[in-house]
Amino acid sequence: MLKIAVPNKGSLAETAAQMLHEAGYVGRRDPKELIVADPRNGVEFFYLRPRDIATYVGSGALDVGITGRDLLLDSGSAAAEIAALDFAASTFRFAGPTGVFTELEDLADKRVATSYPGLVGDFLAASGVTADLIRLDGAVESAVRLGVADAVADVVETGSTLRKQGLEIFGPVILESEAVLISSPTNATGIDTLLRRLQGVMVARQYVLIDYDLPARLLEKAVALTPGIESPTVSPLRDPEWIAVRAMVKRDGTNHIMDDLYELGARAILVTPIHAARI
Ligand SMILES: Nc1ncnc2c1ncn2[C@@H]1O[C@H](COP(=O)(O)OP(=O)(O)OP(=O)(O)O)[C@@H](O)[C@H]1O
Ligand SMILES: O=P(O)(O)OC[C@H]1O[C@H](OP(=O)(O)OP(=O)(O)O)[C@H](O)[C@@H]1O
Ligand SMILES: [Mg+2]
Repeated sequence: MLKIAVPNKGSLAETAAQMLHEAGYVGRRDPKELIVADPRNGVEFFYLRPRDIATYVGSGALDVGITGRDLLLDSGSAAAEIAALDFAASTFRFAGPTGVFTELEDLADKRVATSYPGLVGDFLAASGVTADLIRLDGAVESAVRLGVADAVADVVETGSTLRKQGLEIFGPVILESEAVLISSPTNATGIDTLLRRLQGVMVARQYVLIDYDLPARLLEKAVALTPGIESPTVSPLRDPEWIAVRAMVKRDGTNHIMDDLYELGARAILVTPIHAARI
């Protein structure tokens, strides 16, 4: 049985559970369940705090897990990132009161509040800047206003939490983070199937199928607009002057492609979602 660690709470939990559900795995029915067996798929799920997942997977107690890249690096665990999962994208940044800090070196001997002392400590050490790290559990943006720190280092998505606290980002990007699949150092058997299934879910979310009819002489120009992943399917129509084309296209920008195809001379342009995929 492949032992899989899944976030039980926080920003990653809902999307992680949804992806596993779409990938055909059994989920928990009750949010208090901590372990769920899925013998049909040969896996067992352990619902854990996202911050602890890298520790369990790095120690080999569990085989794989879903967590954030920032949490993985902060933990210093021996687990390895094997795939990005296309959700919970954020950047990890320094921020201070508006107008006070401009560059990393301004942090020398200052107090920096963070929930990620491992990640921030490593970054400062690699940059040769010495600062005093204040470890907080969350809501670190309040630390400056409340006087326990001069600056913060935290997850930034839209930046609205920082702005509301009168802070602005400065200095280099510490990390580009997102949800990732991590593996224990002893690459367990069965990871490949899990990874392929999750990649299938990502593809089904990112792509749609486009079908259209086209005068055959326009095929090369149309294929340049919809190259597909391998190569588009081209089928004959009853009218020998016309063909039908089917290809996968990125969901974003589908309407632009439809406009361009119509302009070119394609007709009966249809877009359908992909329910599941193995690429
Ligand atoms: N606003 C956000 N946008 C994108 N990712 C985020 C955001 N907030 C947190 N994350 C990501 O979620 C992970 C943190 O998990 P955690 O469980 O601490 O989430 P949380 O929402 O901060 O929960 P908690 O309430 O326990 O602090 C990290 O990988 C972090 O990058
Ligand atoms: O740039 P934004 O879109 O504002 O998002 C970033 C905020 O979201 C997370 O907070 P969370 O809600 O997890 O609270 P926490 O700080 O207590 O973990 C993160 O820690 C930042 O504070
Ligand atoms: Mg948080």
